[in-house]
Amino acid sequence: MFSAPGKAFVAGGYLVLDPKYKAFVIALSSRMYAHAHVENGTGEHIEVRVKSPQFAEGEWCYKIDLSRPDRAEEIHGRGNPFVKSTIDVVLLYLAPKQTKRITVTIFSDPEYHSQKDSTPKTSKNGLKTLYFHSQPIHKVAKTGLGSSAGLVACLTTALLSCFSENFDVKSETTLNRIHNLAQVAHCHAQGKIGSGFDVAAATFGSIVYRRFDPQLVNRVIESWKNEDLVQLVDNTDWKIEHTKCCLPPGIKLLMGDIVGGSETPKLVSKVLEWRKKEPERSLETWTHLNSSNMRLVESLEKLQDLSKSQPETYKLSLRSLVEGNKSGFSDVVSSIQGIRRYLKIMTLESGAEIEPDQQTELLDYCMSLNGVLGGVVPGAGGYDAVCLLVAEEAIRDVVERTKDLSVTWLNLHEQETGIREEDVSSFIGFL
Ligand SMILES: Nc1ncnc2c1ncn2[C@@H]1O[C@H](COP(=O)(O)OP(=O)(O)O)[C@@H](O)[C@H]1O
Ligand SMILES: C[C@@](O)(CCOP(=O)(O)OP(=O)(O)O)CC(=O)O
Repeated sequence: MFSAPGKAFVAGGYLVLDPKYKAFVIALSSRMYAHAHVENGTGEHIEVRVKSPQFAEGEWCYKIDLSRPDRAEEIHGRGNPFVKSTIDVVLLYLAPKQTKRITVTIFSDPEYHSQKDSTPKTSKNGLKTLYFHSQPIHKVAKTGLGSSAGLVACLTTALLSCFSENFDVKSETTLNRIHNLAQVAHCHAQGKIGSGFDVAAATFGSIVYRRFDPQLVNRVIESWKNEDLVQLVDNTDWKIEHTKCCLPPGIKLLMGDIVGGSETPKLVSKVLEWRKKEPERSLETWTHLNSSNMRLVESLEKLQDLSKSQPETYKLSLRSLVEGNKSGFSDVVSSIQGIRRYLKIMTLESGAEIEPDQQTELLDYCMSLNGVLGGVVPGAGGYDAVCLLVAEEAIRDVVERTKDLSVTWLNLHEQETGIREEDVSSFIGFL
């Protein structure tokens, strides 16, 4: 069984669409899981059954002709574009010659979806609780952790593992192969090429990310040939960057779900329109925003170093932070203020509600609390979520002081690892 983490896109939304800029994405403890069971098949077909038992009608069964391995047919006429595209891309890449019967079972941790109309169930060993929804997957509201990227990343991994003797997700080559295939599958399913930050975080974990050239993926989707896909996945420099970066000790991420929701594509098109109409002003804003984003990354790295070189000094700074003295963390605080200042300018000038007034009020209040380094609207912003960086010891107090506001803190934290192998014992009773 393999799993991939959800994401909180802390800094670099919009800018990351352009490979000139980098973004900072934090991987989360809420994960998506894929368990594969493989048997020898008969006849001229591969059968891939994907089950997602937490959702109504959550089963898709594909028959794949060995002579046309990239064109899976769902036998009940049910659709799941992300499942289908992943199967198509992985089989186009592998071009298998032997029949197999594969069953992949998908699970997702509770924080990915709204828990409305759902029932919790706990595994036999009592360690894992999952929510079972009465609606099909496409009708269940999402919280924004990146469910399709998680699904594509762990399904790609599970499928590859069925065709490989010594499959090891700790190998860099394997991880890069998973990433490249998952990016192609995700773009193909979406019908557009995004920046890919969500697939990269699902694969590599908490990272500073620079995107790939969309033409690389476009060309392969258009040609749809095994040799072009193999060349792209195994022998092409994508020029992406995925440098590990995580929060320093004692500092935690709090993700808050907001009642409401925003449509990312609409926000993106407004921002890109503004960029076209006001090239100078928008470039100036993006340049300042980018320096604040990169200052945040650098200051987190510095704190990480300080916590190792001068652990006592660092501990004292953390203690003071909980008591309201933020001076040991002033670079983080001011870079987050900078990020918010330029996101607000983008909001006002582009008309895209990236940090709407309701979120400004909530974030200003949170920033005034002891132990809070700052907070931002993650990703594309809007009415989806907020995220805060908080001293671990102050979390309880922050939750208490925000309990009457329109925000629900999700039960998750940073977990910097990307794809990893899982022990199935926590899933006994679900499988
Ligand atoms: N647990 C799951 N089981 C099966 N399919 C899933 C699951 N989670 C996500 N998906 C697929 O991903 C789609 C949601 O993708 P998308 O709208 O891009 O949301 P997100 O922003 O969370 O990635 C679902 O409609 C479904 O096709
Ligand atoms: C605007 C963006 O840079 C970031 C959007 O980030 P979100 O985390 O808001 O994305 P969704 O979960 O798909 O809504 C677009 C992109 O990078 O593709």
